[in-house]
Amino acid sequence: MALSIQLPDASRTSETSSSVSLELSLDGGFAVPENNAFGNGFRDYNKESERNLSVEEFYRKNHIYQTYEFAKKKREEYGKLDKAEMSLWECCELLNEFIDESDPDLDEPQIQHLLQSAEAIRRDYPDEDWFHLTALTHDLGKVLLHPSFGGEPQWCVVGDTFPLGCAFDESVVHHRFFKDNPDSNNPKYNTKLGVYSENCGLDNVTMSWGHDEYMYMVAKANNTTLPPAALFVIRFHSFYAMHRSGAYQYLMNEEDEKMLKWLHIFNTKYDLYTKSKVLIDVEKVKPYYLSLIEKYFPAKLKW
Ligand SMILES: O[C@H]1[C@H](O)[C@@H](O)[C@H](O)[C@@H](O)[C@H]1O
Ligand SMILES: [Fe+2]
Ligand SMILES: [Fe+2]
Repeated sequence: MALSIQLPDASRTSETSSSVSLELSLDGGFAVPENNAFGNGFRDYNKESERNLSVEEFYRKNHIYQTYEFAKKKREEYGKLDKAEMSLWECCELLNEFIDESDPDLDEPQIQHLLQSAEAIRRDYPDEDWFHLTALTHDLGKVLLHPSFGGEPQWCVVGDTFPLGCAFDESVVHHRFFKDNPDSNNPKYNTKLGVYSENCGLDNVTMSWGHDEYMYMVAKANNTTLPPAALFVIRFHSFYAMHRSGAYQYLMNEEDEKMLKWLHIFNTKYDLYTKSKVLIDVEKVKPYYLSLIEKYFPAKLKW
């Protein structure tokens, strides 16, 4: 079925976006498969399988330890960007060794996931080079798992993200584990709005700490010229409760609503469904991505 939506120009902010819009169509191009590489539906967290047992254990820890104070502390610590200096591509290569324990759909090294999603977008939207690079960049924050970053445990690097400082929405995966999170019993943090005001904007919300927020910080602090929509995708692509289930709308402002359109395209088609066993020849596509990196990022970034 053809589903076409009006998209604001990614390079404009809300003030100017309505004057420049382009039509992109969600049908055609990359065909969304029904099953993941293990023959199960995508993001099926309840199906009994060995992989799902470890995914469940991952979320048990994640939901207990991610508190408002913890996330704020991590943001401060990593906001200093004093851990490393390296190019964006060097970071892609570092991710070669990591497998994401939160992911029921993929057990390939992360660099494959980055290139699989970027290459699928490149085929469908050949002219939106910023969008190809967004895909390549979106999960690079998982470098927090690397020993040179202190080898953070998986529960504070990967997995879906959610707002802290206010009540946990039921639509967050494995919601039941939040009952053992200290914030659930703290009256400052366990009401619908908690520490926030209605429609304060996601920019003002403290999300659970992980690769999204970290990579957003790195890209911004290193003065990327990627458009605002790219930064929004990088920052909120794991916030499934919001972009898939429509929860937490009371925290969003108009700007967020506009950016959501790009996030939907990225998530509903590419981030999730391009995960496959068909591997990309890294050396073959490397020159193209190096040219994009050169266009949108400095040669060396502070991490
Ligand atoms: O397991 C996945 C994976 O860690 C992704 O990188 C993240 O963006 C998803 O939201 C998460 O559920
Ligand atoms: Fe991710
Ligand atoms: Fe991803």
